[in-house]
Amino acid sequence: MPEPSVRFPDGFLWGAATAAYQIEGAVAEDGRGSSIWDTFSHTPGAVLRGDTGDIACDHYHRWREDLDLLRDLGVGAYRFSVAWPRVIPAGTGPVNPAGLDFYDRLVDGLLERGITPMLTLYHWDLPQALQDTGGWANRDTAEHFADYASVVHGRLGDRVPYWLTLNEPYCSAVVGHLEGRHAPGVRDERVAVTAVHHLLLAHGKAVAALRAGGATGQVGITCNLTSVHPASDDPADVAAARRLDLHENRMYLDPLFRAAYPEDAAAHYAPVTDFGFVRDGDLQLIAAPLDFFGVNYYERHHVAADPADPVRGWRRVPPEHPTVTDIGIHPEGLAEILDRVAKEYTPLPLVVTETGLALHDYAGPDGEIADDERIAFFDGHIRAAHDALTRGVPLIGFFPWSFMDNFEWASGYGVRYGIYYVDYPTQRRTPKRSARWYAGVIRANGLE
Ligand SMILES: OC[C@H]1NNC[C@@H](O)[C@@H]1O
Ligand SMILES: [Ca+2]
Repeated sequence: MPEPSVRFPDGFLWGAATAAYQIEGAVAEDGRGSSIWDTFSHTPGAVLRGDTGDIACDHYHRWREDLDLLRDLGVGAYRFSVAWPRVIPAGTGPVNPAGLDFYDRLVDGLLERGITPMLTLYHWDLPQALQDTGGWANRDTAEHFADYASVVHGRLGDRVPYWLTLNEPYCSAVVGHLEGRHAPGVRDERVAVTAVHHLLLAHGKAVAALRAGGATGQVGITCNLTSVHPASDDPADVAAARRLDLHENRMYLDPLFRAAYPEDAAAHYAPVTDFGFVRDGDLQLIAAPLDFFGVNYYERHHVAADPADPVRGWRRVPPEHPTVTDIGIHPEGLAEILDRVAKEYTPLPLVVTETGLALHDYAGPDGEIADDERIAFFDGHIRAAHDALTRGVPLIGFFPWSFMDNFEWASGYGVRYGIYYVDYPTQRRTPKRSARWYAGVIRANGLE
């Protein structure tokens, strides 16, 4: 019995997503300043095989061809990010007009092709000059981000209808400042929790700046959210799962939508921090009203108490069938998260701004890249998104990660997420089987 077909509402936003540092290259061109990812990727041992974003997909030069591929795909929207160090090379101070010109041409190119721009202001490439003055550990960076947001909005606000302030503050703060696997490669829990607050503050200040700038577009933020399940009903496992849920999800959802850190945050992060970095008015600013909320979904966790640290720790039980990035595939987790956000946090329209599967894609003898696993992944996640929609979740868009293979942070070019294959030596783009399949989904506005 074939799966029932699923239809999405008219006007549902089928998109594709990328980020500046992962695709642009041209890291020293036309006045671009250095970012923390330039520094980090050039740090020996930081990235697999020493890969860097110096060239990446050379999108900075190939953007017209890439926009044509988006048009061929038939997407209604394209989610990209603006590189702060292109626009304000030192993070604060002089604006680099050539940097703004690139995004101006990109936006016009999208509009000419009937594609709606969704712009992420910060997708991890903090100007290195700001890192030199403390980066996200320094509260001033939040102010500089708001100023940068105003500059970008000043140039593009008349043509960009969707604005995301931050991509995944959890990753910037925790992966970058506690785990140290991402730029700036810090391993300090107190700095990491401080960075959480300053990133959220930057979001709040940027929302205020966009509103003050007369933003007519929709303003939002994207968080990577996980579904967290205790590995058993053992109270220690249940408590560990609740702590991981705090750490990965509620530390962002509660400030953004309830203007308060979760009630268990102070105890959990004590004695590392007493949240002394929070000032009067901060949380009201952070909880500034938004127009939509972006959800990135990749992981469902099964969590057990960590015998080494049963009070504060947790152990993620490995998945039975790990993917190349050692996670499980749980489409139902997407529906669970969308339901939770809609039921417990906000009535705002939601967008799946990222979900995707890393593979070691290759072309077969016939030259086709048969990424059937990725097609199955998206089929499942689109069905899960539809399930949430039919339960009343106001889902308005779905953006697979990613439009094309690109620099996957600490994994470099070692894994591929694209629906277009990038042959890096030649920079040739080739549609994978998933690209043709996705074009059909867009045409049908759903699944057969
Ligand atoms: O790991 C896959 C993706 N996750 N979200 C942020 C993106 O920049 C990553 O490439
Ligand atoms: Ca395959």
